Amino acid sequence: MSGKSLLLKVILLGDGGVGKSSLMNRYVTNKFDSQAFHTIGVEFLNRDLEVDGRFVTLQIWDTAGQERFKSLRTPFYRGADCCLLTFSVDDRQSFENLSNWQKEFVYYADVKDPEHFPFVVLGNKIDKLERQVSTEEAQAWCLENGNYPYLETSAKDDTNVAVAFEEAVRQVLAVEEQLEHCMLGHTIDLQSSSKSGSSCC
Ligand SMILES: Nc1nc2c(ncn2[C@@H]2O[C@H](COP(=O)(O)OP(=O)(O)OP(=O)(O)O)[C@@H](O)[C@H]2O)c(=O)[nH]1
Ligand SMILES: [Mg+2]
Repeated sequence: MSGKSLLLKVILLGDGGVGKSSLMNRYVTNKFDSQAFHTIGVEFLNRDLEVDGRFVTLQIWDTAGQERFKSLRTPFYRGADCCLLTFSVDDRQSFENLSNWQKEFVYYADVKDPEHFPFVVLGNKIDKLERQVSTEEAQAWCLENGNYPYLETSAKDDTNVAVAFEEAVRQVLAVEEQLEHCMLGHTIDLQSSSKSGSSCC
């Protein structure tokens, strides 16, 4: 367990109206507005939390999903540690657009290794009775596109909202641990190669 607090940037992407701002506001302020306005550009809020003994400051970046705001949101993708791909279970088009959001993120965030980048998929508005996307279908998409974690949320009812952000943190920490492991491996390699007398520089 490390005592240092880690600053993590997570970014919410998805079509206009799927509930990105509502999820962020529910998580940070525990409020829900049934008549929220569309976001213009980006906004962010911080929340401190502890996950598996690690203290983290989560910086949540909420972006405008509407196409006309594309140029306002994309400059903020760089440096994100995790991307929450969000759709609404009562809006099929928002689900079908997930791959476009994923591609847009990879391009503008300049992700070097997309296969190992921590994406988490959120199906929001599960309080609604009429669904257009089933849980199984969403899970299948996640499995096929990178084995991403899938969570069903309701910002309105506060279902799984904290769990979703905690999962984002877990995904980042898992990647970080893998990297630390690799670096440790490199140290061992260098030592063993110097012992064997090889000269590289
Ligand atoms: N029933 C229900 N409505 C929700 C939920 N989350 C958001 N909404 C409503 O859906 C509408 C759009 O929510 P927003 O949070 O503004 O959506 P957004 O993804 O931020 O939209 P953009 O800012 O345009 O990208 C609002 O009227 C919210 O009240 C939910 O979990 N359940
Ligand atoms: Mg919004």
